[in-house]
Amino acid sequence: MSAMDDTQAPPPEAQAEAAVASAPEPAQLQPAQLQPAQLQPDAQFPIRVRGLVNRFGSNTIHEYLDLDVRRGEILGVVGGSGTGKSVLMRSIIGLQIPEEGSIEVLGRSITDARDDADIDIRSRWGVLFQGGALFSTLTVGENVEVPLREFYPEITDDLRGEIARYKVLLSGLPANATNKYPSELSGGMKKRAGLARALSLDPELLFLDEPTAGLDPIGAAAFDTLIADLQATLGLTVFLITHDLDTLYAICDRVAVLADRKVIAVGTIPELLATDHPWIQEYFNGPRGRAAKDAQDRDADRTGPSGTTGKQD
Ligand SMILES: Nc1ncnc2c1ncn2[C@@H]1O[C@H](COP(=O)(O)OP(=O)(O)OP(=O)(O)O)[C@@H](O)[C@H]1O
Repeated sequence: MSAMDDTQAPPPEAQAEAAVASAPEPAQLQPAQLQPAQLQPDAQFPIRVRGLVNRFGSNTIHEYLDLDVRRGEILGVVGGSGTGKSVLMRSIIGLQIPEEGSIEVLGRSITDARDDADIDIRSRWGVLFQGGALFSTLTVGENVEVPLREFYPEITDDLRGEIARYKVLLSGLPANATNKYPSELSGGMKKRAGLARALSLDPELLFLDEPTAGLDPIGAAAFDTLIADLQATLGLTVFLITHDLDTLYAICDRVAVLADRKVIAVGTIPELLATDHPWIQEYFNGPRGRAAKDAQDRDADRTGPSGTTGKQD
C-alpha cells in the first residue's frame, strides 16, 4: 500500500478511490419546474438528493436536504464553514452513509448500495478531494494510473501509461510532470495532478472540493479557466464546493447555498441576489462579494461575451 502525500493527513477518500438565521423555504428556484417532458429525470438531473439526513452523534448536519444537479452545469456549492458541503459530496459519492433520504446518481440509487463496491457507477465520476489526496510514493503518472488499474485491469501497461500522459497534459501540466513525485510539485501543480487523476476514466461527473483553496489569485483564475474549458470540451457535469467568490462569478452556472442544514436556495447569482435571505445577502453583497463582482465585470468588459468566463453576467 502506498503512503499518501505527506503534506496531508491520509484522507479516507483516497483509499476509497483506489450564519444563518431562520431560512426561508427554497421554493422559488426549484429546477424540476424547468424539466423538459421528453427527458427521463436522470437524464436531465444526473444527481438527485431527496430528504437527506446526516448526523454525527447529536450533531445534525443535514435535515431533509433536497438538491438536483442539472446535466452539463457547473454547480457551485457554498455555505459557511461546517454547514456540511463536504459531507454532502461524500454522501453523493457513497463515502458517507446517510441516516435517511435517497440519493440517485446517473439513475442509480447510491443510498441502496450495500457498500462501496456495490456502486457500479464509480467509474463514471471523478473526484478532486481537498489537498489532492495524491499517493506520495507514486509519480503523477502512476497516480493517474491508479483508477485505470482498478477499473480496467485488462489494459496493457503501455496503453495505461499513454492514457495517463494524455490526462496529465489535459490538466495543463507539462509532459515532464508525469514522472515527478507530488513532493516535487507546487500547490497548483498538485491540484492539476489530482484533476488529471479525477479525469483518468473519462468521467461524466466531476466533484471538486475547494479546488482553488490555497492557490494564489493568478493560479486560482487559471484553474477556474481550466475547469470551464474542460467542462465545455468534455460535457462534464461539475459539483464544485468552494469559498471562492471569484470562482462562482467566473465559471458557475448556478450556485446552491447550504444553511440551516438544508439547501436553502439554488440559482444563478442574480437569482440568489433577488432573495432576501440574510446569509445570501451578506455573502454576495459583503465587501468580498462586491469585489468579486467588480472583478468579474472588469473581466467581462475585457474579454467580451465570447470569453470562457463571465457566466453570471
Ligand atoms: N466523520 C465525521 N465525524 C464526526 N463529525 C464529522 C465527520 N465529518 C464531518 N463532521 C462534521 O460535520 C460538519 C460538516 O462538515 P463538512 O466538512 O461537511 O463541512 P464543510 O461545509 O465542508 O466545511 P468547510 O467549508 O469548513 O470545509 C462539521 O461540524 C464536521 O465537524
